[in-house]
Amino acid sequence: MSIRHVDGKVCERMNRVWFRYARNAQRWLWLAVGLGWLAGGLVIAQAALLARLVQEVFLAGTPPSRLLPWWMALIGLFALRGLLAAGSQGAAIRMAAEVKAGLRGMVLRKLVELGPVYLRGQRAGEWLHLVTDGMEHLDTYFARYLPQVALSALIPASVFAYAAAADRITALVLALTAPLLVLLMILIGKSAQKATDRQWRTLAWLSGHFLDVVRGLWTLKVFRRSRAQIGIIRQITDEYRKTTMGTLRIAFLSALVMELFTMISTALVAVSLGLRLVSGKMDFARAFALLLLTPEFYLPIRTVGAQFHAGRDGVSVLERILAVLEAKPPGLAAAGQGRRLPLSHRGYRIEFDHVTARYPGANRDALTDVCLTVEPGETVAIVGPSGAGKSTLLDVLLGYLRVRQGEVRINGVPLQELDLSWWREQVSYLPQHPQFFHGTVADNVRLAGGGESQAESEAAESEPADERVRRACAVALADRFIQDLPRGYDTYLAGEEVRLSGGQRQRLALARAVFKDGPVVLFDEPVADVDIETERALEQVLQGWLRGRTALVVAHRLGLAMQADRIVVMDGGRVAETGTHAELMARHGVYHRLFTTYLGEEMAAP
Ligand SMILES: Nc1ncnc2c1ncn2[C@@H]1O[C@H](COP(=O)(O)OP(=O)(O)OP(=O)(O)O)[C@@H](O)[C@H]1O
Repeated sequence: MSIRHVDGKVCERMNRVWFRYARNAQRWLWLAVGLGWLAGGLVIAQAALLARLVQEVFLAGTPPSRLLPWWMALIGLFALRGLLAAGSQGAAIRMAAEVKAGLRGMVLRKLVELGPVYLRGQRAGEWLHLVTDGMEHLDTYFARYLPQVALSALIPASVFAYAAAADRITALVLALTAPLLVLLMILIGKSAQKATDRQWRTLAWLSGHFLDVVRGLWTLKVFRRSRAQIGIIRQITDEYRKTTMGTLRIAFLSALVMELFTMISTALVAVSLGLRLVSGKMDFARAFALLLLTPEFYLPIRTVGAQFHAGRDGVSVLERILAVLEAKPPGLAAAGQGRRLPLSHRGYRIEFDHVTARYPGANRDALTDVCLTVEPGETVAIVGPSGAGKSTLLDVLLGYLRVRQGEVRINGVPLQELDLSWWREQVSYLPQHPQFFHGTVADNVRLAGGGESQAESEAAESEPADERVRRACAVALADRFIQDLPRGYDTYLAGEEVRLSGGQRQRLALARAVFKDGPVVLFDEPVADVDIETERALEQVLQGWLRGRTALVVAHRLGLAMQADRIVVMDGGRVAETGTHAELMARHGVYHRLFTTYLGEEMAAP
């Protein structure tokens, strides 16, 4: 069966996606169609039997009691038809459930594959809507519309075959009117599609905007822009109301037109049969059976028309899902294949060899011709003005962003040849905006796994997990404030139980990276949000912890940079200067300027 003819491109692409992945669901689809067809086929037997019984009772004058077995057969047919229809619906609902579960899994897996660089450019509210409510719109599409597309061809074909055998003129009327009905449906369907797409886009925009407003309410209040947002939300809601009313208008209009058309076609058949019945050219039972079957011929086509409108939301959701599934990841594929290097306590030699990289959709490179080598066990600080490309360097090194030119090598092996999952396991990573997940403080620290690097692995094995969590938190100076939380390490982070400050979140994220205990360390601004006193104390402990690991530490606060083995200064996506603190100060270049500003801030600090 092809569903391509009705939905064009979306279904063509959908065929490729779900027919390939949702094989289980396909079985349920065929069952739903098979049972639905059988139920439809029974209509013919039912009509023929009913017509014969009416003829016997009213025209031949046979007492109804003598026809008892035939009445029983008629009741049996009704019951069987009901059972088959219920079975068909059950199978269709099961198929929709399987498809939704399958697609949800596929979308979530794909989002993981697309990685943080892709997701950063998207609106979180739209994602939320897509994988929750949005997916529910697929029910009507898969459970009702899709099986009905098949039935709208199979049942009319069966009725037509009966009509062709019983009466050619009726068959001719059916053959001429059915394509006109389908044409009418397609014409109305096209304008319905446009209206529903507009409706879906507005709804997705509305939820995305609403989530942004809720998240940013604090900022909006401070800038006295919260009232303006109410106006914008009212405007979008009004737009949504208008598009919804437009879609409903089309749906009502289509129902009316189709009802009218079917009535006229049935009347045509009735007139032709009646004339021949009066002139004695046709027997009553045949004419009556044909008259009973004519509405059944149009019914599945009309139903598919109605389901088409109800399923439009689903098609619009499918378009969004397909856009995600077909998106190209901006980073390298972490397929679990590729080379693994011998484990090393001190980390690995990291080389950026004339690397140029650009974010998807950006019109200029974030990194240009970057050459940089970090030796095993070396700590390199990356400094530079905002937007210089410091975080991009880490994105590239983690394989989240593919390079356009040049190569990144680890111990001489190009990054794209490594098993990326293995490589990421070696890295203790602290992102600029860390996220925490539903669970306790201890769960969130333990999330990093840890114990997979060789460093201290023996000690870790003999140590209880909770002790390791505490130790990591102590290194990140998070232990004290965690103890002060309502339930210490067992405090739940999600929900209302606790709200962490920016500096506390950062130290907790740092504890998670420390817990991981990787031989390679990538820290993006580890001391950005803490007070001067904590910053100094953190610099002290981190200096000790970083020793003997291969580390790239992005730092705006230059205290940490001063203690690094080497400082790399980025500016405009390029490496502007490299050297130790003393060497760079002597140069009077970008670093000198940054340091003078930093010193001024430090002096001004209370
Ligand atoms: N996901 C993205 N999509 C498009 N452009 C991006 C994306 N992330 C960063 N950029 C751009 O790439 C350039 C480098 O950004 P990057 O985040 O690496 O700077 P940075 O030096 O880390 O800045 P900061 O110190 O403010 O964090 C900037 O011009 C930024 O606008």
